[in-house]
Amino acid sequence: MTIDNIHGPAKAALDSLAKGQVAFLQSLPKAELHAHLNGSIPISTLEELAREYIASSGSKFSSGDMLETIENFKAGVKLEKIADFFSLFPVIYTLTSNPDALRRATRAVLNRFLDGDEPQCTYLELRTGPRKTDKMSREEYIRAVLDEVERYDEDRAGLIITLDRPTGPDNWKEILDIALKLKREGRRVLGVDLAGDPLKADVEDFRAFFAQAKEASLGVTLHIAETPDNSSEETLKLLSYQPDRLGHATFLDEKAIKIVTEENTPIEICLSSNLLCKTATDLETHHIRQYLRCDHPVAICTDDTLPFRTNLLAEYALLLAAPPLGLGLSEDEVRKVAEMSMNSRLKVLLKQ
Ligand SMILES: CNc1ncnc2c1ncn2[C@@H]1O[C@H](COP(=O)(O)O)[C@@H](O)[C@H]1O
Repeated sequence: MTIDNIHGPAKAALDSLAKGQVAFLQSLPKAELHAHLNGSIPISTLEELAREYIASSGSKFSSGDMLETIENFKAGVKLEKIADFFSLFPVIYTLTSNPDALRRATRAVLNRFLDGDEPQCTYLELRTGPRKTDKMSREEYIRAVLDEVERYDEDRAGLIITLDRPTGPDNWKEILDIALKLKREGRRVLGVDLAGDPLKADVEDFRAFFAQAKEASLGVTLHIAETPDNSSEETLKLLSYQPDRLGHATFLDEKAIKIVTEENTPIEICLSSNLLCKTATDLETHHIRQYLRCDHPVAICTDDTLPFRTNLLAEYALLLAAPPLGLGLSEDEVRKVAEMSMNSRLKVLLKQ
């Protein structure tokens, strides 16, 4: 088992590569633009937090339940459908519900992506949806995360703040107000994101919030058309908010593809996530192919390294490995994809 506990399609692709190919992938400057903080906590950090949590009193989960969940993460969670994915978070959230634990988790995530002999990426836009707990307000949550992000130079890391679909307009307003306030203070808030269970909420309710974000020069990236049950009408409405980037964009119809192509909107692609949540059947038919064919900007990302047991290097291995383990791109093609990710950083897009 490697330090990242990687497993599954991305590990198989990585293992199939020659040493020189791995070194090539490692050497590419690349940006990770779609990583959810609480979905990216290294398993060793989660175990440490769980041990401390169990030792403390007043546990919401029994120690048995908590350890079982962590063992599940280690062994690999089985997802029948994307809806199963969202039920994984309550245990993680219990472990990151006070400022100290949240800071440690954030530090571990940043470290795993950006530090060490073999950093996963050159640049990281980390995203998170702030939660109010009995130990911290939403603002304290974001400040704690930002303190960690800002330990890195601005050429290395920035923060995107997520509006979580199920939580409702009052919460979205509170979160956006905090994002705007922190941006005014000069903190490293780069943009806002729409995420969470893709079948929850009426996206019309977000219109004013994303307009306000754009007015304040915050970037906007939207999880869009993540499942076949997201309607074309919803997708077109989200596109009318003129997002700077799109997450997943798995089930765009022709009309939506035309808009995205004309606007040249970069797409954050999370290959393992799509395969494991079964929103993509295989790499042969994965929607990345249609974007690669027309040179449309894409950024290869991990989404949630913890449940999907992947890392960014292994996601790039899925590009380079020969079919059926990978897409079978050439090194030049992979280099171009990595460049696209660097050009899709919000700070680059917002300057255009
Ligand atoms: C499968 N792909 C996905 N689709 C939609 N939302 C996702 C997601 N992966 C993660 N999240 C969102 O990010 C939260 C965890 O990180 P933070 O608590 O914000 O740091 C999840 O609860 C979910 O709302």
